[in-house]
Amino acid sequence: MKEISPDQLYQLFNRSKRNTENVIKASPIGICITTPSGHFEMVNPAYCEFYGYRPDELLGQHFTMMVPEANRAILSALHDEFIQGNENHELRQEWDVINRNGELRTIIAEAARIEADDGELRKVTFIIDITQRKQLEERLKQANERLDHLAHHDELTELLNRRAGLQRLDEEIKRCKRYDTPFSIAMYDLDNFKAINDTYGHSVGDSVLQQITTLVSDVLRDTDLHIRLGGEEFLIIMPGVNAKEASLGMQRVRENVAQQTFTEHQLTVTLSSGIASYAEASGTRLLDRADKAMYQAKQTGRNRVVIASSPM
Ligand SMILES: Nc1nc2c(ncn2[C@@H]2O[C@H](COP(=O)(O)OP(=O)(O)OP(=O)(O)O)[C@@H](O)[C@H]2O)c(=O)[nH]1
Repeated sequence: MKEISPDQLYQLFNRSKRNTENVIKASPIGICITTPSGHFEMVNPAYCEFYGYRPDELLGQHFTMMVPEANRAILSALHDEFIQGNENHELRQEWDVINRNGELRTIIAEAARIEADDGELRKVTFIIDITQRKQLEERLKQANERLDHLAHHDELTELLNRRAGLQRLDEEIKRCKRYDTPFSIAMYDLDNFKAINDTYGHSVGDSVLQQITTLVSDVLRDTDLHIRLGGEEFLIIMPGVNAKEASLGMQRVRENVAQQTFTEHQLTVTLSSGIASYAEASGTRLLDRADKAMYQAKQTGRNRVVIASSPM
């Protein structure tokens, strides 16, 4: 084997060092080296560019200068742990950091432990900016939540829509059957609502619907579910409530609505309601009975609550 002279060895060492430095300099990934105490010893251009600092503004500073206050202690402790520990490689993790302009950014950081020329250990940290990806993910999440909300709620009143409401009805019936607890539903329909639309226009009618449903939701118990079946017809699911209690609850709702005035036109509106109880075989049959009772309420003069007769 050919012998290598000390001179050649020195040249080889220097070349290798230069190459490494050039690779670090050209890297699109932000790289920094920190001392055991957590102070910057080396920062590459990508690192400086990401944070918006010049190298001389970072070198000698503690790395937590770009960490939000709340995370400083934990990151400092993790740095110490890593420097003193046995692991040579730190797992990838997501962190929030702050750039020079005070903007919050998200990075993925990964680190390695190396031994420096002075024989002491250093931490090399590699950072990848994932701020845009995080923002996109957040927007996508919000859009999905909005879509999910729209799929289950009525746009005008924000109540559960018919499809979601009927699904909940079947679920609640099953639950009450399983635990053998009372169960009631109330259907209600606004009286002579067409006259409001005809006299004041559809948008005033819309406002009346919004204001009335908000009022009704406020009067109901937290455990009740309020659903817009369609038009000016609504359903209230009352788990754990018998017919008498449901009737008392609906009388309270009816009185509250009748006593209030709605919109700037100070309109008064009444409602008619039908109540049905007992866990029937299906939500449809229960709805049918409540509907008939509500029809009876309309037929016998409106502005009243009628309890459906017990099933045979
Ligand atoms: N503004 C508005 N009106 C609606 C909406 N949905 C249904 N309506 C109206 O509600 C009215 C319902 O009329 P009808 O079914 O004749 O009932 P009513 O006038 O309330 O009479 P009774 O129910 O018999 O007391 C119609 O004028 C519908 O156009 C809505 O989302 N917004």
